[in-house]
Amino acid sequence: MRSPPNTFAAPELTSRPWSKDVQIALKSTFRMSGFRQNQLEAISAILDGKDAFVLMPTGGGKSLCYQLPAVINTGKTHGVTIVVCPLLSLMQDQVDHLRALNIRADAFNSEMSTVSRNHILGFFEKPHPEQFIQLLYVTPEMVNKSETFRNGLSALFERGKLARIIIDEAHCVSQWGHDFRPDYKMLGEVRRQYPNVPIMALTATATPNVIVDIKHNLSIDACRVFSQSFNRPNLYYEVRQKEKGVVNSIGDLINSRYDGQTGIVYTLSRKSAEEIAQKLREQFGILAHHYHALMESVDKARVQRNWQQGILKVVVATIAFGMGIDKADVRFVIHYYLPKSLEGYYQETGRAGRDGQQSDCYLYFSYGDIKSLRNLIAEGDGSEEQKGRQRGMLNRVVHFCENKRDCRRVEILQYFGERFDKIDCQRTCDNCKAGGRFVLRDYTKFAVAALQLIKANRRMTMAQCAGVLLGKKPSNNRLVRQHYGVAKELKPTEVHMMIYKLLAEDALDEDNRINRVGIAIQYFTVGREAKDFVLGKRKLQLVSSAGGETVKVPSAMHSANRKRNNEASLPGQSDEGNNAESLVSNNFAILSGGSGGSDGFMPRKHQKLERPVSKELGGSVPDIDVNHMNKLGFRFSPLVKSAYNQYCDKLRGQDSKGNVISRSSYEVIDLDNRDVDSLLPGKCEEPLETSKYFR
Ligand SMILES: Nc1ncnc2c1ncn2[C@@H]1O[C@H](COP(=O)(O)OP(=O)(O)OP(=O)(O)O)[C@@H](O)[C@H]1O
Repeated sequence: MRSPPNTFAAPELTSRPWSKDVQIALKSTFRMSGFRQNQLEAISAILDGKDAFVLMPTGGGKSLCYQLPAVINTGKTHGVTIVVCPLLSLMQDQVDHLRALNIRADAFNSEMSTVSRNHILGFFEKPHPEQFIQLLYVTPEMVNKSETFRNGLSALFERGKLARIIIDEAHCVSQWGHDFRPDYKMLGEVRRQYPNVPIMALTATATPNVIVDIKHNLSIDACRVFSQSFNRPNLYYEVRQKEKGVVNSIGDLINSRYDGQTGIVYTLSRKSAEEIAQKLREQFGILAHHYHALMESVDKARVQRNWQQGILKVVVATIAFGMGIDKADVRFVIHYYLPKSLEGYYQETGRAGRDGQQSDCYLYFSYGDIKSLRNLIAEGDGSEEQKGRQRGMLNRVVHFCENKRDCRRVEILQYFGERFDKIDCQRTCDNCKAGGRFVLRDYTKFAVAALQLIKANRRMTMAQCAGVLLGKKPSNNRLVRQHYGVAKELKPTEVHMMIYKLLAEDALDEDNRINRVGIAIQYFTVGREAKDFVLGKRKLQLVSSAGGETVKVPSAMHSANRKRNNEASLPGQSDEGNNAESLVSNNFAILSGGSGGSDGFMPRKHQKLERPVSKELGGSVPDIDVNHMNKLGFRFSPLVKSAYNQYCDKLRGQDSKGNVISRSSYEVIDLDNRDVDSLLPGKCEEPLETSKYFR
């Protein structure tokens, strides 16, 4: 797990030979008044000749970490800073921006004329090349394949004028990342060719496993890592069910909430990008245009420019649209199609709200989309191992969408190895806002089997562990036999979810190792909290897959209907009714249409407010952590009991000793008072309102 940010700058950061120059450059060259978290640390490390790995969320300020050192002459290494960058458009933007600050920056790529390229290589020959060029942006292809460029770099290196090498968008180095580029992997050669030249890798999206892989591939295993919270507090996350007519819903959403504001709609295919944009334009009057990889470069540049300038408001795009977008006021990002990984989702939603203002991210989820994406993986490039990994990434997105209980922020950040307390979400995701409505299932038995199995084998991958528990791969191994097939009643996605939950609970640890063929493999080992589960002191309860059905929220109409049906009602109660699986909660009562009674749930006919007076019942209330209930429940149940007794006394108008309680001395709010319905407008006549979260 990522450690909390260090908020104190160590004294040595301000007393190094370059510290004064750094301070001056920040203010006079970059015109900024202070550093953001980790910027000064990363700058100092690279000026000190160390390798550095910078993990910062989108818009966090990664560029300054290498642009500022490039203008400092008092660091341990001198000369030209080479920046490897995957996109030509991004390169040009950066060069223009730096030149506007009077920094000597240039690009070197295949789109340039030979004359221009030779002109730059000519600077490499000068005794002080940094007087002509401080930062040079290049594509990975140039570094790997251009003989002329490599010769130029070698000449710089020989003369001690290759100051440092920067690998921007470093997740492209890892084949486990969501945007692997083979040319990036070849950059591993750089360390061998230019030993002792410091390397800085930067990215906004990398899981712990991907970080290990990147470090290994770039041979910077001992680098200093600067990471910070990936949380984007100004973004609101919501998953909606994708139903027929979804484009109309999107059009309505944009017009009603984001009229005249800027946004992005992400989709999967070129065709759907064109169709959706056309519909938004023609039927909803939205200034929308499509963007995809098959468009001519000039058209792509025009769409991006018009959107950047606010002439276009909405771009409907494939993932080709994104890297390097620096528009501050993107107010919404809509995923019309399921993203292929949580990294992709994080990066795409991360384009919203770079100005720090409240912005919203909607993901439209349908099970049909999973199938098409699985087919795409099956038919796509890559080894079986890579495809397995891609399927795993997709499964993680599916868990995320199916999960109607856990805080979205907790889920996303956990994926990036960061712990986050859901209390701090402050209802800025649909699940926290809705307050929990889901099907809860006890997985403790399976969790214990998983922990014992992993302990017996010392470490296992997800596929190995799930394979044994699900009884997929027959084995005579005695370490496996006992647990073989114990979870065969579960779906593979449930087993995966359970293992990730154990990881989040510290019952498992992650151990990323480079295997014999140089690939980072994610293993699980037993963690410090495992024994509490094995000894029965803790339970593992998870939301089991709810099947994606539309969940309805209580509304005025629901109440009105209940009155008509003469049923007891509660806030938070579903009208979908007699489905035994459909447990609905108002955070205090648990109701069920199931067989009733024995597990603390009531049959639907007898639904009424239940009090969590026992540890067992309290533990079954969603959002009350069962482990906290076990630890602290005994303190609360007498309180709840006494409050409830007082409530009953007041309802009856007399206390337990038979003394009359005067009505004027208290206010009783009768939670089951159906008369309130008569105050509601339009009662009984209109159809039930569906949830605004799963329309
Ligand atoms: N210390 C700072 N003070 C003020 N503004 C800053 C500071 N550092 C960076 N910025 C500004 O923050 C914005 C985002 O910075 P930058 O483009 O470097 O982010 P990034 O991390 O590279 O994002 P992305 O991952 O999207 O490329 C820029 O407008 C930049 O000028």
